Amino acid sequence: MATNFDFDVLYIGAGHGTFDGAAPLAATGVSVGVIESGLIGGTCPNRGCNAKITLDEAVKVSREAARLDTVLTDHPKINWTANVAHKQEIIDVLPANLTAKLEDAGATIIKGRAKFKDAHTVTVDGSRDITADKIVIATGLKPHRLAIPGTELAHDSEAFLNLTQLPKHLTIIGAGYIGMEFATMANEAGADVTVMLRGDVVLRHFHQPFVKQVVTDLKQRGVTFITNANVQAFERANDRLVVKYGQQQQLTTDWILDATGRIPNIADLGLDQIGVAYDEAGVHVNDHLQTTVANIYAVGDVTKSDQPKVTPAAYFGSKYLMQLFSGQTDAPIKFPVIPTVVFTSPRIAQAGVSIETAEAQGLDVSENDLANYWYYQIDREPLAASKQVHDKQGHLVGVTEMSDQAEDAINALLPAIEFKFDREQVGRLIGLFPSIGYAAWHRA
Ligand SMILES: Cc1cc2nc3c(=O)[nH]c(=O)nc-3n(C[C@H](O)[C@H](O)[C@H](O)COP(=O)(O)OP(=O)(O)OC[C@H]3O[C@@H](n4cnc5c(N)ncnc54)[C@H](O)[C@@H]3O)c2cc1C
Ligand SMILES: NC(=O)c1ccc[n+]([C@@H]2O[C@H](COP(=O)([O-])OP(=O)(O)OC[C@H]3O[C@@H](n4cnc5c(N)ncnc54)[C@H](O)[C@@H]3O)[C@@H](O)[C@H]2O)c1
Repeated sequence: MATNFDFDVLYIGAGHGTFDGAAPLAATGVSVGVIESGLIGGTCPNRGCNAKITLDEAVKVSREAARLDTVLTDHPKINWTANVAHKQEIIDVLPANLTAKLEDAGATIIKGRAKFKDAHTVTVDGSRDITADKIVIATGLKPHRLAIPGTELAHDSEAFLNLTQLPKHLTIIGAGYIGMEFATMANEAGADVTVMLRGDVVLRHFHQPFVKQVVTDLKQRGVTFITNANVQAFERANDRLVVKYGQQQQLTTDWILDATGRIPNIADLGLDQIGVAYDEAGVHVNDHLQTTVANIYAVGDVTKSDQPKVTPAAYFGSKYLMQLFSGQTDAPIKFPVIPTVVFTSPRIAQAGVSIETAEAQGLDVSENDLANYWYYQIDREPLAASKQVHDKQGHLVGVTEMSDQAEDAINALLPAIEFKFDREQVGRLIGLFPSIGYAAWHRA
C-alpha cells in the first residue's frame, strides 16, 4: 500500500486485538502504527490472564497438596506478598518483549492517548496529529464502577492483582469471572471473603450444575455468598469500610473489589463526531470487522459481538485483520469455536454447543463422572465431571468440563469440535498415555 498518510494501518490500543496481527502485518511491508496510552500488551499480559494465572499457580498447588496430605508432609502455605512479587517478576518483561516483537517487524509505537479528529486523523495527547488510510479501534474494556455513594472506596481487578498485603476481610461485589476467580485465590491465601451478588446466579454463562458444586465447595472453605444483596453504599468506618446493602443491613470489611463487569473503553475517543456507531455493548462492526465508517475497523473486547470477551477471540480477530489488510483474504470473518474457562479451583471450561442449548435442541448429552476415574484420583480430585454433546449425526459439537485441568482437556478436544469429527475419526485420535489428552479423547 502506498498512501499519502503517515501509516497504511494505525491501531489504537496495543492489546491482543492489536499485537497478534499488527506485527505480522508490518512484516509484510504494510506501514503500521500503534498508539498506546498504557503498557504495551494491554490487559491480558499486564493486568489480566498472565498476571492472574501466575498468582493462581500457588492456589492450585496448595489445593493439591491439601488433598495429598497423607502423602506429603508439612502443608505449604501461600505467602501472598511473595506470590505477588513472583507474579510481577513474570509479567514485568512482557511489555518490552511485545514492544520488540512489534518494532522488529517494522511497526512504529506511539505512546499517548488517541482521539479521532476525522476519519483518517487521530490526535495523540491533544497535540500531535497522525493520519492513516485505515484505523483500527482496539481499546478494549475498562472496569464498570457501581454508581453508588462511596464507590471511590472500592477497587478494580488490577488493584487486587497488585495488592502487596492480603486484606483480612475482602468483600467482592459480583460473581462473574473476576469475582469467582479472585474469591478462590483470596480464600486459599487465607483471607476471609464475602461475595455479594445482584441476583442469585453465579457465573451465568457456565453450566449451572457445575457452578453450584464449585460454590458449595467455596462455602465449605469459608467463603460467604450473599444473594440479592442490593448494594447501596460504601462508607469509611475508622480504618475499616462498611458496605450498606439489603434492608438496612451492613457489613464491615477491609477491602472492596468492584467486580461488576467491564464496559467498552470508548468514552473519550470522539466516535460521535466521526459517525462510528456503538452502544453499551461495544463498537458496531460488520462481518469484516468494519465499523459504520468504511476505513475504520474495530477488534477484540471493544466490539459488540456474540463472541466471549476473552483473549482467543481478540487474537483471532487480530489475525483476521492482518490477512484482510495484507490482501490474503477478502472473505468475512468466520470465528472458530472460541473456548472459555473460569480459573476457579476446580476450573470450569467449555467449548462449542452448551449443555443448556443441547438439551433444548434434543441433542445427545453424555456425562462422565471423572472424580471416579483413576487418572483424576491421582491427585484425589473430589470435583471432576465432564459432559459431551453429540449432534444427530454423531459429531462431537460441545464439551463442558469441571476439573483441575479442564482447560487442557477442552483444548485437546477443540479440533474435533471445530472440524466436526465423526465417531470414527475421534476413534483414531489416541493421546499419549497417561495424560489429560488421552483421558479427554478416550471419553469423546
Ligand atoms: C482480571 C482479568 C483476567 C482475565 N483473564 C483472562 C483469561 O484468563 N483468559 C482470557 O482469555 N481472557 C482473560 N481476560 C480477558 C482478556 O484480558 C481480554 O479479552 C483481552 O485482553 C482483550 O484484548 P484487547 O486487545 O481487545 O483489549 P486490551 O488488552 O484491553 O487492550 C486495549 C488497550 O487499549 C489501550 N487504550 C484504550 N484507550 C486508548 C486510547 N484512547 N489511546 C491509546 N490507547 C488506548 C489500553 O491502554 C489497552 O492497553 C481477563 C481480563 C481481566 C480484566
Ligand atoms: N478466565 C477468563 O477468561 C476471564 C477472567 C476474568 C475476566 N475475564 C473477562 O473480563 C470481563 C469482565 O469480568 P467480570 O467478572 O468483571 O464481568 P462478568 O460480566 O463476568 O461478571 C460481572 C458480575 O457482576 C454482577 N453485577 C453486575 N452489577 C452488579 C451489582 N450492582 N451488584 C452486584 N453484582 C453485580 C453480574 O451479575 C455478574 O455476575 C469478562 O467479559 C470476561 O470475559 C475473563
